[in-house]
Amino acid sequence: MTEPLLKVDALTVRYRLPGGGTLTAVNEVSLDIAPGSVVGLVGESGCGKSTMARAVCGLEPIAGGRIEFMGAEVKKLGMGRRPAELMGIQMVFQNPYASLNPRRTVGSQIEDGLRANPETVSWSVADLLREVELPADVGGRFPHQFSGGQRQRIAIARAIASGPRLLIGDEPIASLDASLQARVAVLMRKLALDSGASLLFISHDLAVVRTIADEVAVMNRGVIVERGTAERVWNDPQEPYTQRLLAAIPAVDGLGTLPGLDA
Ligand SMILES: Nc1ncnc2c1ncn2[C@@H]1O[C@H](COP(=O)(O)OP(=O)(O)OP(=O)(O)O)[C@@H](O)[C@H]1O
Repeated sequence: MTEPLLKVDALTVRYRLPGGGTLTAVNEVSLDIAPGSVVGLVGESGCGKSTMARAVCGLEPIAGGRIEFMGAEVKKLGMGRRPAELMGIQMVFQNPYASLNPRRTVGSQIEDGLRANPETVSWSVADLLREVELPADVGGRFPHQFSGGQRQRIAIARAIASGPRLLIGDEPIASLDASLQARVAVLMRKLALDSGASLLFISHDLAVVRTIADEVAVMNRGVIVERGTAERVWNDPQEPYTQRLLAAIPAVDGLGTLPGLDA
């Protein structure tokens, strides 16, 4: 059996509350991600998905359990204060401005990613822009000159440029127009897998997650309540919480009926 790329074992993360006391945001959660796979993490707002992602990047203190990435333990502040990027993890956030510097051209930011890539790659900024379905010659523009959907695709290009082994999307489609959400999610899967990375795709939207994930983990109140192949969780949910999430989803069109990515 292949060793997992990421191994989260009984992870617990707690926050100190301002008025005293603590909140257990992630409670003994275990989750493995295999190399070259896409795992969806779904659950309602506040269930602990982002906390889990931040802990994987070494950005949260770990109250219990263990995280291993590529065989090495991840501790708070990253391994010896190495940022997640150096460990080979890249995150794409809900708000692309969290990943992009509004004062620098998008080309120069993608170039930073290419320079940080530990492998010698033959891709150029133009290649990456093309990969995210943008014109190859827009590298000289600034983030504000793009639509929200285009900015998010630039953030994905920037993340992929640095050659991560694990790409984490923390609600990366939540701020996009509904008609674009599935297309951007599909693109993210394709780029991650084509570049040899695994993808942890975090979303509250089980319908979209199901279209791109091999496996789905369902989280509720800090605990993973159900895990299985995307098809199994979608067609035959075992947990009442998952059944409620599914019942709340309106009928979904096939991906083929969705419009293109020009917005
Ligand atoms: N820095 C913090 N201090 C105290 N509590 C926090 C902190 N960050 C998150 N929380 C709380 O921890 C719980 C889990 O939050 P988290 O952001 O991980 O959930 P989530 O599932 O990602 O939700 P969302 O999609 O809304 O971000 C929530 O109750 C949240 O209010």
